[in-house]
Amino acid sequence: MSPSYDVDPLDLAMAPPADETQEQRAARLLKEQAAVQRSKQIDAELKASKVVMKRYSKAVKVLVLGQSLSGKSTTIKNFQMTYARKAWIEERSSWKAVILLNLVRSVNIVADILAEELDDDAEVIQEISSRSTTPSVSPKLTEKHRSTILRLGPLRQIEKDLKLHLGAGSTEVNDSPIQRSPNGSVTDVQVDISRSFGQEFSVRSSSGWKSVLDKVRHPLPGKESNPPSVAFQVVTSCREEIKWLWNDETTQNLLRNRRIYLEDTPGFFLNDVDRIANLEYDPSDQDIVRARLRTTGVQEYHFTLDRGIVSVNFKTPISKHERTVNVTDPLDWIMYDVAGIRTCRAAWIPYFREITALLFLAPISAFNERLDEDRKVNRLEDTLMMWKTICRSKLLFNVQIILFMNKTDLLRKKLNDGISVKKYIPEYKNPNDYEHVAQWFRKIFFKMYDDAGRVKAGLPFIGHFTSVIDTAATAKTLESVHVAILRNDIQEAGLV
Ligand SMILES: Nc1nc2c(ncn2[C@@H]2O[C@H](COP(=O)(O)OP(=O)(O)OP(=O)(O)O)[C@@H](O)[C@H]2O)c(=O)[nH]1
Ligand SMILES: [Mg+2]
Repeated sequence: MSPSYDVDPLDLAMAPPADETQEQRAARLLKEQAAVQRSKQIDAELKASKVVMKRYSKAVKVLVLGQSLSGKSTTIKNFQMTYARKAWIEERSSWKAVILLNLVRSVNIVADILAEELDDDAEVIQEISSRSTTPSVSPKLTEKHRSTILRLGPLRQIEKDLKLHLGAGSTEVNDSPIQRSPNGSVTDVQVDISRSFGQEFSVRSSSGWKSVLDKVRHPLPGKESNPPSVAFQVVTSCREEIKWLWNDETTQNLLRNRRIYLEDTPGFFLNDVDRIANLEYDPSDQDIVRARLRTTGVQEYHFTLDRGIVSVNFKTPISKHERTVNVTDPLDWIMYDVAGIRTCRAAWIPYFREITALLFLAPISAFNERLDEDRKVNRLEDTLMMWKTICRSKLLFNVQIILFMNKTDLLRKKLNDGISVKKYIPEYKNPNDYEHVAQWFRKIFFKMYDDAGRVKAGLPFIGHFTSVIDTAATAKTLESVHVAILRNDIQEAGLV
């Protein structure tokens, strides 16, 4: 029989079987309905993804704020390490110069303290001999200390050269080794949670780690010596002296007596001398997040993400239940890293209008510390006042704010060392352990956020406890931040 051209072969193929029963028909119709529904859903997802992609022809912009030393640059380093691994690896070895400077600075601090002590001893001996009694050898420091300090003398020039080479960010506002003490005696300014936000601003020129690392990677032509490589040679040749001085019991006792806790200061590498002063040395991820380079001005970091698709959970009108949508991640992220010291905060404001999200770093371990730039101000109080202002800012009302309650490792350490929170925050009445203290801080931050009307306005509070030198844990936190930023932005734009 010849084929009939009046019948579409596709219709024939799709037609139900001629002997279909009532039950089979009902089941088939149900199946077809579900398929149509699913197909509509896929179309909607595709449409949303397309609009999202179009919208994200612009980059996602994240402003990272917080006081100096709060961990802003360290958070951005973690972001780059996790999402833009290629660029991170390319830059890695350039961090060596910063790490060397951090190390040399610590050695010089120790040497200065010992030299001062030796001078004091010499004065005592001189006084004793002028009284014509038999001069005695210093009870604490020996000839070995003196000769070791002498041999470490060239490191002073190395510190100067590296600072000159690396620029303004290589020095702290107040370059004092006395950062904190376990009993809080040098840091006893109390927190007044009710005080208002001081407004003292000025703008500085910008220089972030990228520009500093560029300088290291591409030194100016015509320069005979390259400070980082000279520094590396000198540090390597002094390795045994540095180790001896740092591990010496008398040195340790002296530092403890003076309540100098170098181990807790940013950029501490004295326990890693063997590894660093070694020809094979290549900075590890951990070393880089621990390295300290102060940000001056505002620095933009452009990251081209290594991957493109992110799964985001939404509650959407299409499906009543929460479901996952794969959206094409914007490949370009811009993160703004700012100088946290008070005099530089005016420079933040122009960025408030441009951003997708704001990441606020609150170092909650700093409850017993003072600002370097203003020794009268408690660091936690400064952070809280800044947080309050940011939550209330009208300019930021459409911006998602994410809080990192950072330096939890140092908070734990201080509480374990017996430092009392109540001494600095009289309102605090709970037990002096990590869980209670951390939750109490969270409540304070939440209250300020809520009082600003943000929760009522449908902007949920997002707060994470972090220690951003822990790269594995921070990668997980950043993953959820990353998704939260995308979700909020897509929802706000009404795209799903
Ligand atoms: N122990 C510990 N150290 C941290 C943590 N976060 C940051 N740091 C260290 O603190 C120092 C300062 O961190 P940065 O990220 O440079 O601080 P910042 O907020 O960028 O400071 P400015 O550039 O001065 O505004 C660095 O040496 C970091 O390694 C943390 O959670 N725990
Ligand atoms: Mg910084």
